[in-house]
Amino acid sequence: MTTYDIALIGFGGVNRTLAELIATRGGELRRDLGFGLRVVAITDLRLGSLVRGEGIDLEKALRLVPGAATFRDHGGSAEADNERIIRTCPADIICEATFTNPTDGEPAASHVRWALDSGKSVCTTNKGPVALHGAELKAMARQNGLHFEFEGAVMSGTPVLRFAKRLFPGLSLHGFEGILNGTSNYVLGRMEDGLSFDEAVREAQQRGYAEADPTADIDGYDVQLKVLILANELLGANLTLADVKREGISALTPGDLRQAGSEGRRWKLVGSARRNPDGTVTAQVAPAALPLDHGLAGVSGANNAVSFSTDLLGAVTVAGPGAGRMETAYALLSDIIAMHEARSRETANA
Ligand SMILES: NC(=O)C1=CN([C@@H]2O[C@H](COP(=O)(O)OP(=O)(O)OC[C@H]3O[C@@H](n4cnc5c(N)ncnc54)[C@H](O)[C@@H]3O)[C@@H](O)[C@H]2O)C=CC1
Ligand SMILES: N[C@@H](CC=O)C(=O)O
Repeated sequence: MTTYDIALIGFGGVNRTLAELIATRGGELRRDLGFGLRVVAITDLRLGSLVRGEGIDLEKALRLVPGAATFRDHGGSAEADNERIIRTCPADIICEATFTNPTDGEPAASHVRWALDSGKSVCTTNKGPVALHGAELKAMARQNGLHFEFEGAVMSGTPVLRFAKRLFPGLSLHGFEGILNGTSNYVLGRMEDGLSFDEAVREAQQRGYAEADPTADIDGYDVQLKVLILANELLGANLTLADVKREGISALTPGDLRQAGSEGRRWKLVGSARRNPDGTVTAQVAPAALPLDHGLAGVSGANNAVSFSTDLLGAVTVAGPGAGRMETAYALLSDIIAMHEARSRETANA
């Protein structure tokens, strides 16, 4: 049976949860999926790095508390040393889950380049490399006969990208609108319940929904990246960050939410894009007070939903979890499953 050796770049909420899944459910995964997973390298800014060709003891690695210990105490190094480890470790697949940088996608984009340049496929939940360097990185993967998968970059574990790519051939897609950030949706809901803005953000952080800097969620930068990914991947647009107008929810007050409620409306942060008659694509992120019978008004908590406007089916809506450690770790697993399936097809056709 095939075993994929993987390297975890960034050992925070998402990659730790993937490691937990492998440690606790590796046997079941092997039986159900027809392949095994072995973690051979981990790097993290706060923990340093560890490489073990025979497989890392994940239970031991998961016990390390950032700030209190590093991998140096366990035969590794206190430095992340990403380039050397990504290039030289014996992994087949790199799982990139470091901080999303909404401005230039670095250093994660370099992590992906180093992996693809050294013969390793990549799965990532990091929106920066996909939104800001997606075309380059996909071409690099293709040229090198490798995979670059990123289902978790939009709607975490809800497989919106694969769903849409399978559904839309044969249809014309006019555009989409959606709730694409779990944190801001959670915060708006909790403010409606009476929490202060700060309390609601703190809860979202504790639940593992928020970015390292939650202003990325609140001010719409995170949705801007996701709109860019959906527009470029599904509408065939060639948009850059500057093409997606952005406004977040930080100006909304509890009074605004109450006022909307009394008018039968609910504030949501909506990301959207539409194809214009001349073929260009217009995209934006902005708060909107939606009437309660609007399809997106009932999306609650950290859930997300995106409604695609199509010619033959009308509106097609995909809804599900939009954030969370387990939900996003599952997205990485789904990427590895997709790579395995592609590899199995290639072998069968050879
Ligand atoms: N948590 C969620 O619900 C979702 C997260 N994502 C994305 O997945 C990625 C990971 O998310 P989380 O695990 O929740 O974040 P996190 O903040 O819990 O973990 C990130 C980890 O990466 C490490 N790190 C940062 N820069 C690094 C570098 N240059 N080299 C090595 N390690 C580095 C940090 O020390 C931290 O341990 C982020 O890009 C996030 O935007 C995507 C979808 C959902
Ligand atoms: N911080 C993001 C996580 C997923 O991308 C969110 O809240 O949606």
